[in-house]
Amino acid sequence: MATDPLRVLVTGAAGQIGYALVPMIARGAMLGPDQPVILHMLDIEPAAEALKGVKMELVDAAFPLLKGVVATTDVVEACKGVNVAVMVGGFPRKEGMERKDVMSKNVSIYKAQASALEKHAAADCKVLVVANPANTNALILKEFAPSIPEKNITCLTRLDHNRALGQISERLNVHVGDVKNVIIWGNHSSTQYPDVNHAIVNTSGGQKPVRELVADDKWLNGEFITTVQQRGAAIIKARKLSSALSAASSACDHIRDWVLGTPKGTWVSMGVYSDGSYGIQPGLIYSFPVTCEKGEWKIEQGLKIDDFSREKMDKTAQELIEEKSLAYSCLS
Ligand SMILES: NC(=O)c1ccc[n+]([C@@H]2O[C@H](COP(=O)([O-])OP(=O)(O)OC[C@H]3O[C@@H](n4cnc5c(N)ncnc54)[C@H](O)[C@@H]3O)[C@@H](O)[C@H]2O)c1
Ligand SMILES: O=C(O)C[C@H](O)C(=O)O
Repeated sequence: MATDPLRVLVTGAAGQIGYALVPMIARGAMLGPDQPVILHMLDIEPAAEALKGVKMELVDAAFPLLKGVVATTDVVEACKGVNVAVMVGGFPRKEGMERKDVMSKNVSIYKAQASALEKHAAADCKVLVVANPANTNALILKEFAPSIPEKNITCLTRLDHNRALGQISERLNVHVGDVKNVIIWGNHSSTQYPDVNHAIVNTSGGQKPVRELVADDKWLNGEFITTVQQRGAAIIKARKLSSALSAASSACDHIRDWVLGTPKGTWVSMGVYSDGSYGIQPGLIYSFPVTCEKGEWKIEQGLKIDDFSREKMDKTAQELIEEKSLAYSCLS
């Protein structure tokens, strides 16, 4: 039986993440190889010609799963009936800028787009916010779209999760697919806490803890953490542009696992609305370890938290509390 297409919105689709992301979605990397899609691409008027060009390329690529393309600068048309919304549109951080500098530019965009999504998207639309400050933009979107269930609004920390897997795999010279269960706690910013205390590696002798295999706590508690925290800035320094292909690929990972489920015994990191788990103040969008099943995420419970982790988890929560109040001051 033919599967009905799902409608996927990408905002900021003429930008660099958008350009990397839309072909991935059209190839099935986000919703699976058997799921047809209709792409809704939104950008702003100055990018309308570029957006038209992206649509032309999508047509030229003749993707078998792509059943239609809506390319528009009209937010209402863009949001109509969408099942998945990937919010990439916004003002990116440039070299030397702190993420807080882009706050005021982006929170007002997210307030406006929240209303359009609430009114016009499918009732069960799953929302992923990528644009920075990702956690706080997602929180603003949640606050200004009160009828969208809070469990449907998330932000991207999967890129940080994947970066942590990548660093461990390079250090141990093992394939990245054999490393799992790192955790990114908190904000998608330089205060995030990449935690390997529960991470494991598949070896020929069975599963082994990352800490045991690395056998260098100084590196794990120092350079590893700062490398992951600063990776976004390092990419900006090298490319003079923020990460795009890895952000696009991680956005696909985030939605795919959310919709199709995480493998048994594996969790991933997602920025989700805090319910107070692990002592994190409710009312923040905070990155937690989650497992997904039947289209729902669930925070992995019961992980032991040592003093070192506690301090770092609280520090990044504190930054989110400050961002939240700064965001509200930008809106007033
Ligand atoms: N969460 C993450 O892991 C992560 C990783 C990388 C980048 N980012 C963030 O993603 C965002 C996009 O990055 P990029 O490199 O693609 O930037 P970009 O500047 O290349 O693209 C952004 C696009 O958004 C468009 N845009 C601006 N305002 C808009 C609006 N109101 N509605 C719709 N579109 C709008 C712009 O015209 C542009 O085409 C940035 O905020 C960046 O900091 C997040
Ligand atoms: O840090 C940034 O602004 C870029 C992006 O969020 C990233 O992590 O690559």
